Amino acid sequence: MSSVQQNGQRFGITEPISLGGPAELDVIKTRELEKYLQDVGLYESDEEAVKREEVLGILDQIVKTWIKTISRAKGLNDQLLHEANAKIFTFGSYRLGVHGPGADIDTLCVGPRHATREGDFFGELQRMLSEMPEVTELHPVPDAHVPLMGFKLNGVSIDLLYAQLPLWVIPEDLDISQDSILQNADEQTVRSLNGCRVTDQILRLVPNIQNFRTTLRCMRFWAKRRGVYSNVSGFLGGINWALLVARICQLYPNALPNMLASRFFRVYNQWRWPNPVLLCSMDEGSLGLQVWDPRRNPKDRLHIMPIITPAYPCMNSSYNVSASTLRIMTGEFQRGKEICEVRFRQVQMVGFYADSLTLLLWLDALQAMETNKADWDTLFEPFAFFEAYKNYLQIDISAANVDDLRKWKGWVESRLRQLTLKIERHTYDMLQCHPHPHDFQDASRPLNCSYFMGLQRKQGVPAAEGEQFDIRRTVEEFKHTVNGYMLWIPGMEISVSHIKRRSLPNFVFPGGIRPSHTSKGTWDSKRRSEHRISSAAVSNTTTTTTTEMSSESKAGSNSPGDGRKRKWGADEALTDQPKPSKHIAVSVPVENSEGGSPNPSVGSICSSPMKDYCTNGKSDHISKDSVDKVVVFSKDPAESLPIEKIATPQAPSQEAEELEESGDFGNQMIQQITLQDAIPMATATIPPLEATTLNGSLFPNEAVEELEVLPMRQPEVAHRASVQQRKPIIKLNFNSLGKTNGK
Ligand SMILES: Nc1ncnc2c1ncn2[C@@H]1O[C@H](COP(=O)(O)OP(=O)(O)OP(=O)(O)O)[C@@H](O)[C@H]1O
Ligand SMILES: [Mg+2]
Ligand SMILES: [Mg+2]
Repeated sequence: MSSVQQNGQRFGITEPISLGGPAELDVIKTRELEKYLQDVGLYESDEEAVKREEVLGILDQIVKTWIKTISRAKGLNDQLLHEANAKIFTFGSYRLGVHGPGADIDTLCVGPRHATREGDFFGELQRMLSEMPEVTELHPVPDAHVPLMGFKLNGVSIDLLYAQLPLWVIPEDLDISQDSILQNADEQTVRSLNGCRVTDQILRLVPNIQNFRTTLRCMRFWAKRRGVYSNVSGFLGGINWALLVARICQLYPNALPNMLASRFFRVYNQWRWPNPVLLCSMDEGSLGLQVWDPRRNPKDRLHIMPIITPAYPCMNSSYNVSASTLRIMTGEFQRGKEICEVRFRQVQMVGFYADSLTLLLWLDALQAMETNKADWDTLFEPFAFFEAYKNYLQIDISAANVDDLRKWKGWVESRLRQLTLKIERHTYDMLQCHPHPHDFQDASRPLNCSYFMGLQRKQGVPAAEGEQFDIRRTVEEFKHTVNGYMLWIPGMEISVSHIKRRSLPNFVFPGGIRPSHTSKGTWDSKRRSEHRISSAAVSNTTTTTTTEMSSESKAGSNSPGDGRKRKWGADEALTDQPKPSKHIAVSVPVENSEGGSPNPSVGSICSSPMKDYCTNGKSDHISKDSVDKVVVFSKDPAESLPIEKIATPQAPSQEAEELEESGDFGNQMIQQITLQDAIPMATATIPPLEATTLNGSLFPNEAVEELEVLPMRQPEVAHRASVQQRKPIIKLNFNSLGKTNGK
């Protein structure tokens, strides 16, 4: 923690990127941001804040009573009995000052050497809590990596951890930030202390706590809206977002929250993962505890988005992140950056006028304030997960009663990441999974709940016709692992199904009502359209290959009727002998992540001082250069889909969906996933309506590739015969949504 100069300008392990302070408009915009965050309900009421403090006071009294009780029972002498003490510390979002209404209070109880975890914390204290009428929903989790008791005290959610220190007496002014507190502590105590030590350290390492808090609230809200807030799903949780924001605060020590938010996107859009994010240098420490260090620990080399905690022993807080979730998050950083850049330009323009004409500044500022809400609305637009894919995995679980379901959920949720990892690994990363970070429940079935994952073929890689992904074994393996739950009891069930978008159950939609149209006019949808149109322009001016593709497509375009029936290419998918493929390659530019050149300062902060921690030198996931990628389109007329209707930008997406999904397959067990050729977008002047939105490049030209479902019911006898040789098969094709428009 050495390189922080509290009184100088330097916070963190490098010089700041900029010491620039706010322009007048930044002050206005930050005020507007704070108001926005208040209006969306991120701040609790004064009454709720008071109630939390009361609850913490009660809890502190409870642990003090508990320690006296057990000290007496253990026969401690009068002196020790008199001095016997336990106390609580808070950490997490409450301690950071960024919690919303209803958030839990993460609390650590620190007790003396004679108060054991098993016998006393999960014994007498648990018993005491269970007998208190003001305590409800008590759930002890003694076997967790970080053992805890979850409960509600007067309606406030508490996560209570325990640290057993090798001290006879716990002083009321105990300082747990000293590393010496960890001496002779057991592993679970070290882990339990970590949360508090990290939180306190973060608050010490940021130049301005209030700016940090507002920015973190903003980023947490944004991450939740965009579906990337969840540690257990492989995205980032509260601690990770706090560390990422804290680093931005260090790099721009004088910036206000509206600036910090835009710098956040700018910096992390260019971050060269797996360079770690560090708030301070990592001490080796004198206690011999293992710290994160990929040079020494092979396991640490597997971490692809390391965000390192700033308290000894420094650890990576984001080991759950996978290639998929990183790809999704970097796409989101890019989106955020693009949206903020527009706003940033507004500020600059207004600032320019301000130099020459103050009146103009204020007129413009007033106008900017009006557009500001819309800007923030755009940034915080919820990610339309259930519009983004055509194919999903649905994981349903159930149990015999509410308590069993809670335990079963906890277990299954902790395993779901393995399913995404396995699917991607077993398909050589050609099939990408996008987990939804939350579960869904059908109100009419309280003992069931469901999880969803969007599926798409890897973007930007030429599709080989007939290539098949069989994930049956992967799914079976996953279910087998899940069913190996130590506490499994009859009634705990799991099933995994493949569903098409239109078969998504209603309970996944807000209010349980399926929207009649996919969302339009959102930044995502507009950006997608713009992208496609620009792709089309490129396609149209591309050499003969494009022309050739177009004419082939034209020749092959079917009538809507037969095309719809035929489009699945079921026979190809079901045979072991793929048809010889006819491909043409069209070179299309993949959209650059950045309009301008990368910020050199960002490059240097995430490469030079941290490069030693890098696992390799090829870690830059974010392309800054304009790169041409080759997308291979099929010329096979049989696979061309009728697109005349679908391919009009104005066509209602529902209609498009119906045209595309003529088969009615409903939910079916996953059997097999098949990769087939992408179908040409032909002249590509018309964007497909239902595009994949989230992947490494947000608006990929390659979005013309889509997964398709093959019917289980086969239309022809001969065909059915071939099916019967196998188990019933469901396949996902990688056909095009963007069909030839017949030109
Ligand atoms: N993967 C992790 N690595 C290190 N510390 C963690 C990790 N997960 C949780 N913690 C610690 O536990 C604290 C509480 O976690 P929790 O899930 O309640 O999130 P939070 O930051 O409080 O946000 P929320 O408002 O969502 O509860 C974190 O702030 C952090 O200190
Ligand atoms: Mg919390
Ligand atoms: Mg918690």
